[in-house]
Amino acid sequence: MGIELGKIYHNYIDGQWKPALSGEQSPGVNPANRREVVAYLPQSGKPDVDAAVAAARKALPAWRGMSGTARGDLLYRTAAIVERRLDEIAETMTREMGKTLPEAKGETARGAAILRYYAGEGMRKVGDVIPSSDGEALMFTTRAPLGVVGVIAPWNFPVAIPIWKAAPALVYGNTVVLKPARETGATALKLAECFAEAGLPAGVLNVICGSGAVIGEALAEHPGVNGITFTGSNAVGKKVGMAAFARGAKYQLEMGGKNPILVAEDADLDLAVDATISGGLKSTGQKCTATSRVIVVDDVYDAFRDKLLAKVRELKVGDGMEPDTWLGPCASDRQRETVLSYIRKGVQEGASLLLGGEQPPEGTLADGYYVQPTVFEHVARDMTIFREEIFGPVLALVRAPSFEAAVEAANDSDFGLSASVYTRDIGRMLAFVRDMEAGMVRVNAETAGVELQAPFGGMKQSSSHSREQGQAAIEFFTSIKTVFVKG
Ligand SMILES: NC(=O)C1=CN([C@@H]2O[C@H](COP(=O)(O)OP(=O)(O)OC[C@H]3O[C@@H](n4cnc5c(N)ncnc54)[C@H](O)[C@@H]3O)[C@@H](O)[C@H]2O)C=CC1
Ligand SMILES: O=C(O)CCC(=O)C(=O)O
Repeated sequence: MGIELGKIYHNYIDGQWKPALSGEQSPGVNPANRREVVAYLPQSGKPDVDAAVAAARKALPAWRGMSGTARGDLLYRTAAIVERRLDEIAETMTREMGKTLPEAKGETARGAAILRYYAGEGMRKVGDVIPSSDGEALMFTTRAPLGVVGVIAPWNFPVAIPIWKAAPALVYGNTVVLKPARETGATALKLAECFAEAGLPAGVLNVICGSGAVIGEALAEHPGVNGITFTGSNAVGKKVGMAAFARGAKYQLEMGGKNPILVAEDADLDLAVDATISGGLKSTGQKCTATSRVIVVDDVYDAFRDKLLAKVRELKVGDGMEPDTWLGPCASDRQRETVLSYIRKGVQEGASLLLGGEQPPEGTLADGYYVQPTVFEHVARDMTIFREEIFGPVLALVRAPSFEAAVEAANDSDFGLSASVYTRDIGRMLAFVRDMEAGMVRVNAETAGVELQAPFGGMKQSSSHSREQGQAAIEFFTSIKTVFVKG
């Protein structure tokens, strides 16, 4: 059937579909083919943020007053609607930001699973009874929602990230203003349609589209917003955190990664190669958990590199809607330019470019924002491509004299989100788990691909040291209240 291209979308505020108050809108183009306008999205301003926050504040008392079970029921209903509309939502995602259709479908199914997980949270315990020193008193903890939560989401997981932030916020009794990335506004507004159809009361979830620098900043600074949860770049995350901190609001930041995979001398090289390719190049490398530094112990370096290059050469770059495409375009022209500039820096700073490094040659790919899968070797630790997040299909190979040296190199980073090791040796596994400075350490598994029921977040500059997903989410979206009662 296919989605309606070039449709005009409106913000979702107070249960109604409204154009930006200024009347402005902006086109969103398909990164696989810049000639295709996927959607026209409202170009909202500060007055739209004010309206969305006012609606969320108005809806708060009634929503907070409902039982967790009743709030959970609405999430269950939303999950069923997301599943029913899975093909359409996934196609919108692929056309808006380029990931392949199977990946987009998998992510949409994951969105429904996250909704169900948090629906169940509505029935779980929220506190403890703690013995009081006063024998006649009852002391216990309960949890209060923060109030209005602002969600600032990126474009790389247009369904999963908005849902893993909004669903726990909602089930614990908060109301939400979601600002999706400009690139993926239509996908987010389709999610809003699912919540609306499920019967979510007006104002409980509001979705507004527009420029991050205008409405993202306005949301972070808004006195009516009690908590802000953000995923995106480090530079913006820090701004958002500082704006929230300055006015005493709670904040949570998930930012970049520079995730290593370590290949020990006893690793199964075929599995390690597959994990490097899947972790580093799926979604065109645009995951904060993407493998970007490939640190291989000397003894197996040459064999690993040759196997890797042989397989990367086979990857088919193309439009994510085509069934034989393995690797889609970068999500935007700007993102493609950033990736190409990192590749140029790699060459200038003396790394050896083994594969890729350019836009694919003309033909049907000329109208999209493509970059060939790229592999560098001889990457030194002071090079930009070793240190900075690229967020593209680029792998940096590093040779390490020993396993211990590999761990040491892996830890030489400002980031600490995810890290993986391939080894069959239990001692090396345990040393890696103990010594690796990352919020997620994975043994004989790729760096990407998180599970929704487990805590997710990084060490060092990768996050604000809080965790999302699983039951960890309750820590951000609620405050503990200690209650002392004496008759
Ligand atoms: N950790 C992750 O999953 C992600 C990391 N990134 C990193 O960021 C780089 C740049 O990508 P961008 O899309 O430019 O990321 P970004 O950090 O600018 O965008 C993330 C979100 O923040 C919003 N935003 C932008 N400026 C803002 C501001 N001043 N105040 C409040 N909100 C604002 C955006 O509209 C979007 O919703 C990528 O190359 C990648 O390295 C980007 C997306 C996701
Ligand atoms: O690896 C994943 O599944 C999640 C990655 C992620 O959260 C991100 O890129 O922002």
